[in-house]
Parts: sequence; structure tokens; C-alpha cells
Amino acid sequence: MKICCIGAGYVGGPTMAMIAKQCPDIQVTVVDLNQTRIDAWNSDDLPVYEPGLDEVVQEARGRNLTFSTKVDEAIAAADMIFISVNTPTKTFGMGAGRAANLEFIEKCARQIARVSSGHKIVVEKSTLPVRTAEAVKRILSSSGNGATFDVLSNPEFLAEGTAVEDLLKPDRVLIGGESQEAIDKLCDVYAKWIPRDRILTTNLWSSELSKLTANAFLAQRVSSINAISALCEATGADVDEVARAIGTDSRIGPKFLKASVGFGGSCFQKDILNLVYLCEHFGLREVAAYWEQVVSMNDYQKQRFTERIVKTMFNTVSDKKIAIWGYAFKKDTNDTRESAAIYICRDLIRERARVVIHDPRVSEGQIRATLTEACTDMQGNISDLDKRLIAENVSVAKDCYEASKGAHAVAVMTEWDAFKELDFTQIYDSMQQPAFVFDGRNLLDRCQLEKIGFEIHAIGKS
Ligand SMILES: NC(=O)c1ccc[n+]([C@@H]2O[C@H](COP(=O)([O-])OP(=O)(O)OC[C@H]3O[C@@H](n4cnc5c(N)ncnc54)[C@H](O)[C@@H]3O)[C@@H](O)[C@H]2O)c1
Ligand SMILES: O=c1ccn([C@@H]2O[C@H](COP(=O)(O)OP(=O)(O)O[C@H]3O[C@H](CO)[C@@H](O)[C@H](O)[C@H]3O)[C@@H](O)[C@H]2O)c(=O)[nH]1
Repeated sequence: MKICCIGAGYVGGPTMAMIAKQCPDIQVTVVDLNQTRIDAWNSDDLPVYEPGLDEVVQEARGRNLTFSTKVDEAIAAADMIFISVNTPTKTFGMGAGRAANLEFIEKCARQIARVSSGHKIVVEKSTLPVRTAEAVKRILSSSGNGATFDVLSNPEFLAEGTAVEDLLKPDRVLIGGESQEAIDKLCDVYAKWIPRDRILTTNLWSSELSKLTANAFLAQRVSSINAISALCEATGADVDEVARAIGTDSRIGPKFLKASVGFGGSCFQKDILNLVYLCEHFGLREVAAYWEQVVSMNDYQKQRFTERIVKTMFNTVSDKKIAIWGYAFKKDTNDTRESAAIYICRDLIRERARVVIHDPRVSEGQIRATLTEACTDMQGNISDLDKRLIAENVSVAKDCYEASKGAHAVAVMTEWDAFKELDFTQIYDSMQQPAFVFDGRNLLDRCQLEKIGFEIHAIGKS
């Protein structure tokens, strides 16, 4: 069997590497239009940082795993084609700011239709609005070469930072489709390493909708505990204690109850907004408003964090140096998409603070590019002032010590384990006094820091 995957991103790369590792008899080719990305997948410096991924890629690459830009060739040769391209929120036209931009999906479907012959199984791996498979099937049916297709939905549930572990031992694999034969073929691939009872099969629409629903439920838990964190700060309750107390109720469970500066990542906000758009499309205004509140609460949490910094630091951060520890949207990834740090840094420099950022996996170029994007409006305009602030008030440090030297405050944005192991006395001595710490992840040992002399402000703690 030959598999082709279109899209060598955070999902396509790791997912296909795992299939190739577990199924040495299957030839897997991952294709992308982006030559730089493909070159990186073929190098020792992979474009995606994930613990354990290097080993998986090294085992299979050159054996039955290939990364290439020859998209037509790989599609033509494959029996099964995964579509794993990006489906970002639309930034223009109808549904701007809400609907998913399906341009890349449609282009893939047209390309598959154009170059295919014989019978192929097309698998939606990207996260898509419910009923996208209908459009994909119509486009594929226009293939002029007499090719025939089955379309399956097989959404991916991996989380970044734990992708390898999640792919190795998923809670479940979900496959939606109409043709039992096609479903069985894809089941057989996963069954090489995943117990059959963890492979769930549904109809196409349930599978597509389950992916959006899973992300909405997960994000809702984060927004719920973040909402309670605001009440904790106002009342003297401690959000970590509340989370522990409610999480031990087996009906609630302990996971996804960590209060934070706000959820980030490429999926949660995009997928909820997509769900909201779908609900509005079907006239379900109350349902749309219910889910939209999860995103509004997340925006409020980020904004509240910046306001707390400014208010605590005597109502001004102008010309003050603030060390930003972490920029990725969570630990163990180099991904910064929708990271809360971007918006906190943007708002702090607009208050004229000088931010000095350190993240162990994020480059200066990526930091400047994401800040520029966050300051750019839907029409593509960015003010001269924002450009100047990004150029002059943002710098990048090689470690937390350098970032914190001479700083008035430290803001913890990402929960990297290494941040817990620092010499805090050295950091305290190198900072301006009073030395403030704003812990956006409740990562640091509050008692230890207070003993040294820091004034610490954590999420959901008064
Ligand atoms: N990132 C995650 O953790 C995650 C997890 C589960 C699901 N998803 C979903 O998976 C999909 C992919 O996400 P991602 O994070 O991997 O995106 P990504 O942006 O990292 O990768 C997508 C890749 O597709 C390529 N591409 C776009 N159009 C193409 C075309 N016509 N031909 C060839 N290549 C093309 C792009 O160049 C890019 O490299 C999205 O729908 C996302 O919602 C993401
Ligand atoms: O208790 C928690 C859990 C998470 N987060 C934050 O929420 C965001 C998302 O975290 P996580 O879900 O772990 O990472 P993602 O890689 O975005 O994974 C989510 O999005 C993927 C893309 O759709 C899905 O495949 C995964 O199942 C789903 O967990 C991050 O900013 C986290 O810091 C919290 O603040 N508190």
C-alpha cells in the first residue's frame, strides 16, 4: 500500500512519521508546496519541535518515509491520500474572523481529481466544518480520468508537545465514512499498533463534528477555570485548590483545569469560531452565543493579565523593562500560533514597556513576525507607531538571566520545566526593586520566591 499526505505541518509530519514507523510495509510520502519545510524534514533540524519526534523520523526516513515537493507524482502513485493542510480562520469576505478558510482543502481536492486514475481513498485529516466531505466528494467526482474515490473523515486529536505519545497511544482514533471497505482499509493501518476497541467508526458528519466538539469542550474547561480564577483573585480563594477540589469528583475529572494566562495554539480559537459560524449558518443563535463566550472569556483573561501588570506596577510600565519568560503557546513546542504571549507583549509595548523575551525554542524572527501580525488589521495595515514599538521596545535574550537583568518585572508566559530550575536569588539580585513576578502559569514556587524578596502575582491567587 502507498500513502500520500498533502501538508507537512505540525499534523502531517508527525502523524505520517508514526504511520511509517509502525507500518514498515507501507510507503509513506509527505508532500508540501513549501520547499523550506520539506528541506527541513529531510535534515537533522526538523521544522517541528516535539519530544521524541527526531527518533521516529530517523527510524523511518529513507526506509518507507519520504518528504517531497512533488505533489502530483505522490498523489498519482498513492492508494490512500491524506489531506492535512491548514484550515485557518478566514480573514476576508463572508464569514471573516469566524469561518474556516477552505481554499487549501478545495485546491487539494481539485489537484487529486486532476492527477488521479483508478480508485483512491481520500482521508480528511485537517479539521473541517461539518459537511465539508460533501464538497470534497463533488469536486472529486468531476475527475476527468475516470478515477473513483471514497472519502473518509479521520480527524487528528494529538496535542502539540505530546504528539509522539498521543500518536503512539491515542485515547481513540476516529474514522467516519460511508464505504465499509474504505473504513476497514484505514482501520487496518491503525490496527498495526492501536487496539481495535480504540478505533471508533461513525458516519462522515459525526466524525467531522466530533473534532470541533472535542476542542470546544476542552477549551470550555480552560475558560471555565479561568473565569473562576478572576473570582478567586477577588475573594481570597486559591484557583489551584479549587481545581483540585472539583477535579477529584470523578464526573468532572482533573485534566484541563489549569488556570492560565489564556489558551493559545492554532486550534482552540479557530475551531470554536468555526463552530459558532456553523451554528449561525443554521440559525442557532443561542447555541452560537454560548460557544462564542468561551473565546470572549479567553480574551478577557489575556487582557486582565496585562491590566494587572500595569496596575500593580504603580499604573505605568512606560520605559520599564519587563522580562517575558516563554513565548510558545505551551511547553515542549516551538509553535507560537495564537500564543497568549503575543497579545500580552503587544499590549505591553503599546503601554510603552520594553519587553525582553526568552523562549528556549522560538527564534527572534518568529517573535517579530508574530508581533507584526498581531498589530496588523484585517485590511493588512500596520501603524508606523506599532512598527517602531516592535523595532525599538522588543528585544530577545538568550536565557532568563539575560532577560531579567535590570528588569522591573518578570512575566511567565509558558510553563517550560527549565524555568523552575533557575537561580532565583541571582535573578532577584540582578533586577530593579521592588522585583515583581507575574506568573501566568502558576509555575513557580511562590513561598520560595517570596522568601527571596520577590512580589509575586499569580493567576487566581489574591
Ligand atoms: N497543530 C495541531 O496540533 C493540530 C492537531 C489536530 C488537528 N489539526 C488540524 O490539522 C490541519 C493542519 O494543521 P497543521 O498545524 O499541521 O498546519 P500547518 O500550517 O503546520 O501545515 C499545513 C501545511 O500544508 C501545506 N499546504 C497548504 N496547501 C497545500 C497544497 N495545496 N499542497 C501542498 N501543501 C499544502 C502548507 O504549506 C503547510 O506546510 C488543520 O486543519 C488543523 O486544524 C492541527
Ligand atoms: O488546563 C489547561 C490545559 C491547556 N491550557 C492551554 O490551552 C492551550 C491548548 O493546549 P493543548 O490542548 O494541550 O494543546 P493543543 O496542541 O492546542 O491541542 C488541542 O488542539 C489540538 C488541535 O485540534 C487537538 O488535536 C488536541 O486534542 C487539543 O488538546 C495551551 O495554550 C495550553 O497552555 C490551559 O491553559 N490549561
